[in-house]
Amino acid sequence: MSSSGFDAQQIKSLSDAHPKPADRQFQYGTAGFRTLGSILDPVMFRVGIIAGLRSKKQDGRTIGVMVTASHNPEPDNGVKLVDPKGEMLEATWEGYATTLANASTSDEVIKVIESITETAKIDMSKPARVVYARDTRPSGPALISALEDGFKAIGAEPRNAGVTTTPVLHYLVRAINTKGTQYSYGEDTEEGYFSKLANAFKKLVAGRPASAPLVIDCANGVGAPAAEKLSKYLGDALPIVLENTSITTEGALNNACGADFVKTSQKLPPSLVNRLQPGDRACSLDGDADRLIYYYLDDKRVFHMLDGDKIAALVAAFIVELVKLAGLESRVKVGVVQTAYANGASTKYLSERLPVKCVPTGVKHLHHAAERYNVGVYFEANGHGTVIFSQETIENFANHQPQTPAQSRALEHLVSLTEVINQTVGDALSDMLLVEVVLSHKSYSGVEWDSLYVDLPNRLVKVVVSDRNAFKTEDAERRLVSPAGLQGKIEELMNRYQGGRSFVRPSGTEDVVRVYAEATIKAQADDLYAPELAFRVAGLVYDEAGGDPANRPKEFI
Ligand SMILES: CC(=O)N[C@H]1[C@@H](OP(=O)(O)O)O[C@H](CO)[C@@H](O)[C@@H]1O
Ligand SMILES: [Mg+2]
Repeated sequence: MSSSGFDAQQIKSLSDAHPKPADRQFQYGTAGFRTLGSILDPVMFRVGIIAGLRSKKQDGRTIGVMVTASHNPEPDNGVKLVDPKGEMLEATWEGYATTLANASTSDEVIKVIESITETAKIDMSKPARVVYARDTRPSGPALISALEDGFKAIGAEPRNAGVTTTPVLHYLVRAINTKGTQYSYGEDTEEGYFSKLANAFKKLVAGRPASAPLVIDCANGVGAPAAEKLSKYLGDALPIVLENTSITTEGALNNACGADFVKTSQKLPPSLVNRLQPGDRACSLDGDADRLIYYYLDDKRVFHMLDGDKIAALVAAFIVELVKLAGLESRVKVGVVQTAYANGASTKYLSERLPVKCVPTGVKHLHHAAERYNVGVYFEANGHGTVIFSQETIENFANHQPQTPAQSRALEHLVSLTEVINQTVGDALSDMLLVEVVLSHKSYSGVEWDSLYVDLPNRLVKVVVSDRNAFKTEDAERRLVSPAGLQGKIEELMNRYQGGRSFVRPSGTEDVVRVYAEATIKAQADDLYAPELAFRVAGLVYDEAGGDPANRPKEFI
């Protein structure tokens, strides 16, 4: 043992087995570390150490580690840490993780650990506990063993949750840390998770007519086995049909399927084209099952997407209604959190009914803003989101004395909603059950749900630039402050389009700048204005950032 309370020799010899190539730099970004799976080995080892240190700092409470690259292509992989309440890692620790990941040698690794221990005032005599899982990516097993070496190096007690979804891992973290307390979140097993969700769902739809089967596109990822298990717990309460379940077929993961494909291409996965009939309800999960997008075909077989914004609108209105029915509207206020990517029509619809806040991209921003409401509904347009109930609200539900049978029923429903919803993080399967509950209660098909408001046509474009860090934003990323002068030019373009709105920000997960644009539909239902605006702004960004004219994408205007 060194004077700092850890076994430097042990760390050093394990670290030597996971060397970092000198020319690589890693960064803990919006979604943790994420890059090609083949280069992540040293990062995994070091993340194992960080997880142990974080747990020690938290008096031995269990920290989660999820190995996944979500909706990204199959060769990618990634890793992110989950804090004790099942939430994203605290921001200062993202910095520690980045510093340790970039330590050049094993001696440097020791030095960085010493420095973190000192700066964060970590009592190294405390125990460390971690729970970890991975998605179905082929690079997963080797990366997990590097991670386990990290746990061993720092002396953390590991619990392997195997192959499961990101939201299950978040659930497990909170369940483990609240076990045996008054805040118990449920049994700390995957079975505990499925039975909690399924039981609450069954209570919520009891006595209602059985729904037609729901088609689920599992993105050929970990959502497939998870949905299969969930289906067993649900029984007849929700008939489901699973599609894109080939988790062992090379290259199939997220390939022309899944929530991100549907949201960005605004069309059906090709594998569902002959599968889906007009009126069928269908949804897509992403590669780690924390995003959800619904859709349906109308009578003319035209595709209609019901994205995260539509889910937020559906769910928020339903909760407000239940709160009123339960006689709790003076004590329980519902609010919504969105990002700049929310469709303008959704923001208008929601703001006319509820408080709505816009925050920067990334779940942690949404989650924290949602915590300020009694009931906070947050969704990114891409289908990642959830609903969180404050402790005070949960107590209000528990102590409220209903005056009528109708109030009592509404209250029971609210309590069951707190159980069907995974409050730790966006969860495709839990959100899917939530949507199904609302559709059942409202007797809505996709058509009625879709008609809450009409989406403004919109387009998202990626622009490759030499330095995305040159792009800085303000006002929840809705305005560029740098490069100087660019915002004014974007606004000039925007003003040429009726209802035009466009903004530009650097991605936190890819080496690109993203351009979003939307514009009103004109008289002849011409929806070409939004792409036109997006490609004009993309062209502007490309040129201003010094892009090579020879390689300028031809769709840029
Ligand atoms: C436009 C968009 O969908 N951006 C996504 C994407 O972030 P970027 O920072 O835009 O790369 O990945 C994040 C993590 O999954 C997710 O939170 C976010 O919504
Ligand atoms: Mg995901």
